[in-house]
Amino acid sequence: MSVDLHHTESGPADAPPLLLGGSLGTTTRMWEPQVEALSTVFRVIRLDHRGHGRSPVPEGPYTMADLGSDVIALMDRLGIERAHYAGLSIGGMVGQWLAIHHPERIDRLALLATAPYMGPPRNWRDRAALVRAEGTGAVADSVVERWFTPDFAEGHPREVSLLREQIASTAPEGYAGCCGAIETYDVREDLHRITAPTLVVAGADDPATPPAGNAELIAERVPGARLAVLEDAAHLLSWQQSAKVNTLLTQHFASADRHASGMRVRRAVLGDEHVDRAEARKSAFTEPFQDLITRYAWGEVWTRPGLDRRTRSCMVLTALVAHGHWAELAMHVRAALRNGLSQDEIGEVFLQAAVYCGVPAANKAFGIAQEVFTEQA
Ligand SMILES: O=C(O)CC1=CCC(=O)O1
Repeated sequence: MSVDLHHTESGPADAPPLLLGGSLGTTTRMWEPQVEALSTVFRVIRLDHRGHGRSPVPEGPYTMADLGSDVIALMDRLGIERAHYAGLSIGGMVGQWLAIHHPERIDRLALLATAPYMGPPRNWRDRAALVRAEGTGAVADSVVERWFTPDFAEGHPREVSLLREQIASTAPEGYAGCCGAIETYDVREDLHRITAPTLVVAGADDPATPPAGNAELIAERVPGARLAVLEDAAHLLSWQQSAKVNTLLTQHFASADRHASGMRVRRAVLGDEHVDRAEARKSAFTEPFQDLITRYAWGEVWTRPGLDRRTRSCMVLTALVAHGHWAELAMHVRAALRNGLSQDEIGEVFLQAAVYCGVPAANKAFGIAQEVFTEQA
């Protein structure tokens, strides 16, 4: 019997849905380093597994089929036919179960710091018994120690304590129930059935799910899977290497439909009015070029979370001045304002450009920007 999972949503409601399922002993807050970056392109739905956070805590032990069926029920409740799914650790085990048993519901899959089997089963029986007897606080220190490399933990006490607190606040029966799901979980012989395009990400220093025998095995057996092993990362690689993980996830999921992802970012940066006009002006002759720009400039590069949009705007303005691309400058001054640059900051960009691109070019840029500011006043 499935339960109604607690979930949170962010990002545009009409963007492709992306479900995020976290690690044992965490809540939706586990994905804080990802939410802002992913929400610019996706409808991000973070969920608490059963027994965790604000989801119901039925009596355990659970199975991975229970946890996976809860996700399907959540999708049904939200009216979502197909979604992307990213899961870390037990969240990744749920992802494997979903992709094996409900391939029609999973678009693209990302499996982070996870395993197809996490034996020996006795470890999970013992951990469940300890938690039922003494509470989740009894395992919090030893678990969180495996989540970060010692250097990172030393430099990030706030993050360590926030995540330790999530483990210690998890209902003992919920935590133990999920230990039961891991105890009986083994999909090593089913991985070849996964058809969703799959990204596998592992931490090189992860003592809980080391790449060998886990991520490497998944990548070997899931047809066409791509493997990324991140240096300086233990189990919670989504915190320790958040920038790299955000880029990997965005690129993996956005490639499902570069045109749609690109169009979303293009509209956010250039404005609906401009894009509608450009779309209306398209002819059979110019359509392939418009399509290329949308997929390549907007879908491939502007979607990347590695630089914020303000920074990208500064670079674009400078490049346009450098090359004298005057026909594009007014549009990108408007885009820079939309991306949060002030008029004064745009002036600073052109002063800087004057040094490296030439005073006459900067003079021309100031004139064009002034016209935009006057038109918008
Ligand atoms: O708790 C651990 O040791 C690591 C872990 C295993 C499954 C999961 O979600 O986290």
